[in-house]
Amino acid sequence: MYVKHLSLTNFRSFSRLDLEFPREIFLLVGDNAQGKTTLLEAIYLLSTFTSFHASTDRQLISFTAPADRIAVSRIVGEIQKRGQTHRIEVRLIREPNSINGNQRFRKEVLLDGVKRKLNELIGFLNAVLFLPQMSRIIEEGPAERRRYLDMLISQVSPAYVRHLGDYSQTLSQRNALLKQLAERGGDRSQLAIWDGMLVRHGAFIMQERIKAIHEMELEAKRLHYDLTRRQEVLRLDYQPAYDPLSVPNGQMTLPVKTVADRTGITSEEIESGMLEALKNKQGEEIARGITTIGPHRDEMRFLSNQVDLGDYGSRGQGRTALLAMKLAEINWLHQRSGEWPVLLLDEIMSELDTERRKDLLLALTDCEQAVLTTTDLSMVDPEFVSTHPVWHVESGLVSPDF
Ligand SMILES: Nc1ncnc2c1ncn2[C@@H]1O[C@H](COP(=O)(O)OP(=O)(O)OP(=O)(O)O)[C@@H](O)[C@H]1O
Repeated sequence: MYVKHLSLTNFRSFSRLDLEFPREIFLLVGDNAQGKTTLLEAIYLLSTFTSFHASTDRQLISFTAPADRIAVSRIVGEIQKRGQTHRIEVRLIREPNSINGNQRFRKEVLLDGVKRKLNELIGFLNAVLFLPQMSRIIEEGPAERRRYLDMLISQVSPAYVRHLGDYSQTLSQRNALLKQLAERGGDRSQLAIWDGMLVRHGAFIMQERIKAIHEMELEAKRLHYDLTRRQEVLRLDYQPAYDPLSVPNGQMTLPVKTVADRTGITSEEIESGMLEALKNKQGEEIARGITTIGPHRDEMRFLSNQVDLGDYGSRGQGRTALLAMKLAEINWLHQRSGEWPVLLLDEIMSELDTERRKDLLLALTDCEQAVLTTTDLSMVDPEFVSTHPVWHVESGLVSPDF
């Protein structure tokens, strides 16, 4: 699949933009603060409907739009997918509320002119995004890695998006009840309904994570082995907060170095095991007022030659592992959806050494469309530059190089 056309209105620094994109790898070149990242952000928004950049969607609306009037930011993409052209539109709407002076904000998404639920359209356009700051996926806390996994799986599984939403709602309700039981006491059997729902959605999420991590590991391990010139073996170590593989107290646990294989576990097994674990933890959870096990607390660690990259990896090792993951994502999304995702690579050449840059460009050759941004064209292999379109971005104006 690829993006044929992008049109922006009041989106960050672009008051108006209409661009026809080529179906190939192309470069966006420009100094800092000219609008390169904003273009990638707009395309990524059409895939996930969230920004990789902004802490709130409100920031995406042009800050020059007057605050006392309705402001609409529109991002419209024509997508070529399975031989057909579709139009995805995202509208970000900010309205002043004349009664209390506050502003209301809402987001609408449309497919081919028809309003749809956001969850139904996530992943209609598949995109792989690579930003230099993504090394935080490896370096920072587990929430970053859960978010990464969720975004990845959501692109290929609408059911996963639904279960995630339902799980999160159930979790809030259950936590509210736990707090109430702790503060005011009451009938503990009320928890049963939430427990049943939590394990049903939780088991689905865990099974999808087990499958995705297993498949991604196979792909990333192979790529990483090549990228490290056969020096390092990458592992993705899923550490679920409720582990269906753990054994009852007092029995032997798995030896530390054993690779846990959870791929054969059925969702019924996860559901019944997690339900049992919730029962055993009921007293503790009521006392603490929170749910202590389940996918909201899952972890995934990146190991290279058995060493945890988050705790002990060098920056270079982190970048290489991330590059392997991103390249693996391309193949994984292609395998799962049958279509090549659109690649969005923001200023990553400066992050990679010469060999890795070559590896990256080589790995892109099969892709249908990739957009690479750079401030410095000399970072990119001259032969690559001479054989691909180079577009210049300056003060929000994009000039295709003919
Ligand atoms: N909501 C907004 N309204 C108007 N302009 C904005 C908004 N948000 C960001 N900008 C501006 O958009 C400009 C372009 O930013 P962008 O991140 O796209 O640049 P860039 O070309 O990728 O630069 P760099 O190479 O430094 O990453 C910046 O000057 C920024 O201040």
